Amino acid sequence: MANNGENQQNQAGRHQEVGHKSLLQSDALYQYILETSVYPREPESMKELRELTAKHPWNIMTTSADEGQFLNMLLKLINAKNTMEIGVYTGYSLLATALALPEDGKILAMDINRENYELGLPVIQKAGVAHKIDFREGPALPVLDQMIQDGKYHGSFDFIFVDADKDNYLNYHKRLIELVKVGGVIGYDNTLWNGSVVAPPDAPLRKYVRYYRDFVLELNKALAADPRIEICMLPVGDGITICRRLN
Ligand SMILES: C[S@@+](CC[C@H](N)C(=O)[O-])C[C@H]1O[C@@H](n2cnc3c(N)ncnc32)[C@H](O)[C@@H]1O
Repeated sequence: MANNGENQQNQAGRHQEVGHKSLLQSDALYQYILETSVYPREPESMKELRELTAKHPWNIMTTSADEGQFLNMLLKLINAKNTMEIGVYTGYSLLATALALPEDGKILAMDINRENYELGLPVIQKAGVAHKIDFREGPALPVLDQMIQDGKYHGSFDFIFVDADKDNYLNYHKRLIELVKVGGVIGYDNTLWNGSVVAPPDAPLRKYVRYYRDFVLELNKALAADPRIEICMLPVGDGITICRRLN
């Protein structure tokens, strides 16, 4: 029987062999989920944006279709109206959010790269939901600091999705916990980080995976120990931790 270290190495290695970024360890099972429940119900605009994004050189960054479906469902379940997204890229999760919100719903969307957002924007406009989006180009942290300083945004967000620079997630959390309302939800994406959270220290990881791994591990520990939130870590996409503010 393999020892624990070998088991972990096997798991990390096996993950690298499958052809998708979901943490499910079977291509066939993941394909089954997509074909049975996700693609048949995916709105036409999201399909168009997904296909457009697939041609972009950084397409690995996009939110997966099953995670998009999950976000859309979650937002409807909690009746979200005022939301925030950090990390837009071409806008797949943004569109999933915009479609879920009521006509007067709002998304404050931030990304350091406007060009990628503008690639997807025509699809979002065609879907008739662009009026819900307030896009800000630039790093998110100073915007959050400004909002906290202003004072009027405290406890005002129903939902916040964080899918950006993993080395800043704890900095985001310190601020977002004040900006999300009591009972509101923050979703941190990539919290299982390519499965690398269980890889042994000498596992052959890609450079960026290795670099961000320690930040993700630290975040996961901090979220689990934070008495201000309830948490639920889901193996959807690359792992998403849902945090509900308690007080
Ligand atoms: C994984 S992608 C986001 C994917 C997106 N949610 C989607 O559905 O396609 C991460 C994004 O975070 C952005 N980003 C990186 N650092 C950032 C920062 N400091 N502030 C805001 N956005 C940032 C990147 O430009 C990139 O577009």
